[in-house]
Amino acid sequence: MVRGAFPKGCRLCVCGAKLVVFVTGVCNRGCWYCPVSPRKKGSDVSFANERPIRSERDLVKEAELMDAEGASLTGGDPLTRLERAVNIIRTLKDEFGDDFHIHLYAPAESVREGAIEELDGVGLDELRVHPSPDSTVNRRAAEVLEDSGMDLGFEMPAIPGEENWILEVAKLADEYGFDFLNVNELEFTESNAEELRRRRFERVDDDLSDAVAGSERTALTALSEVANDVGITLHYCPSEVKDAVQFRKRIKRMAKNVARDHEEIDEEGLIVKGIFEVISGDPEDLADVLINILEVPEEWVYVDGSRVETKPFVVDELADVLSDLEEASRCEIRAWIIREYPTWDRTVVERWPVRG
Ligand SMILES: C[S@@+](CC[C@H](N)C(=O)[O-])C[C@H]1O[C@@H](n2cnc3c(N)ncnc32)[C@H](O)[C@@H]1O
Ligand code: SF4
Repeated sequence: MVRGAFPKGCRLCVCGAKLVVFVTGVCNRGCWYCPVSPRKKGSDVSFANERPIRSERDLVKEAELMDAEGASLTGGDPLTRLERAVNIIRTLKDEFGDDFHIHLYAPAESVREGAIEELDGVGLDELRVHPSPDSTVNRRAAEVLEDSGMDLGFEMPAIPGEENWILEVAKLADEYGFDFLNVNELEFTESNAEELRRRRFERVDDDLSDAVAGSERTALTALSEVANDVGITLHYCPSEVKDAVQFRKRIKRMAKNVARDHEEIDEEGLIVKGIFEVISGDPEDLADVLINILEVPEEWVYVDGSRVETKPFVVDELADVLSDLEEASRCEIRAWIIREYPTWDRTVVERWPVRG
C-alpha cells in the first residue's frame, strides 16, 4: 500500500538498482527483533552487497558491476562509524555524480546535530530513521532533523499488536514535516527467530516466506487508521519485495556484467556453466586436451584452481567419453553442471553431476 509519492529510495530499490552498503555491524540499540545476521552483528565489518570492502575500489567496482543508480547505507548503525559513512557517500557521489541517490538508515538514538550536518554537507539525499519505542527519543531526533535539506522518513517494522507505535510515529513524522513513513513486514531471520518464537509469533503459512503472521494486518490497519490524520506518504513494504523483487532484479542487472565467456545466463539471471573437477592430475593438462585435441575454443576453457570450467553443453557432450578424457589428460575427473548467483561470493544454487 502506498499513499502519496513513493519514496525515491524505494523506487530505485524495487528496480534492484540500489547498491546495499553495510557500513558496520556495530550498533548500540539492541532491538529484540534485530534481523542482522549473527556473522555480521556487532562486528565492525563493511560490505558492498556481498563483497567485503577493503578499499574504495571494492565499493566502486561492486556499484559498477550492478549498474547501480544509487546506494542504501545500512548496518548495524552506520552513525557509529560516521567518518566511514561520510567517506562512502563522498566516494560514490564523486564517482557517479550528484544524481546517484543515497539513503541511509539510522536508529533514532543516534540522530545528532553534528552528524546530520556532516551527512547533509556531503550530499546524503535521504535519511530513514528507525524509531525508538521511547517517544521522547523520536521527538528529539525529529527536532534535530526538522530543518535539514534531506528527504526524511521513519522506517519501522510492523509488530503484531503494536498498532499504536505506528500511529504515534506517523503523527510525529507529520508534525515535523517528514516526507514518509515506511512500515516493513516483520521478518524471521536466523538471529531473531528465538526471540520471535518466545513472543509466540509464527511464520505466515507459506513455505517460501519468512514473514511473521499478523504483521501485514497490523501495518495495514494502522496505516489506514492514520491516513486521514496525516499528510505524509504512507508506505507498506511486504517482505517478499526484498527477495522476490529487489534481489532478483539486482541479480539480472549483475549477470551480464560478470559472466565470463564460458558462462551462460539463464532467464532468472543465474550463471550456468560446466565444471570438470580434477581429483588428481594437473588441470592444465586437461585444459590442454580440451583446447588442442577436442578443439574447444580457448575462451571457453577457464582454469580455476583444481577446476576446469567450460560451457555447460561441452560438459554435457563429453559425459559419455569421460574415461577417454581422463586417459588423454592423465587426470581423474568429476563433472558437474552448476547454477550460481552472479554475486561476489558466487553462491551455488544448484549443481548436478554429469557422471556420478
Ligand atoms: C534492518 S534495518 C538496517 C538499518 C539499521 N540497523 C536500523 O535498524 O535502522 C532497516 C529497517 O528494517 C526495519 N527492521 C528491523 N528489524 C526488522 C525485521 N525483523 N523485519 C523487518 N524489518 C525490520 C527497521 O525498522 C529498519 O528501519
Ligand atoms: S537498530 Fe538496527 S542493527 Fe541496531 S539492533 Fe535495531 S535492527 Fe539491529
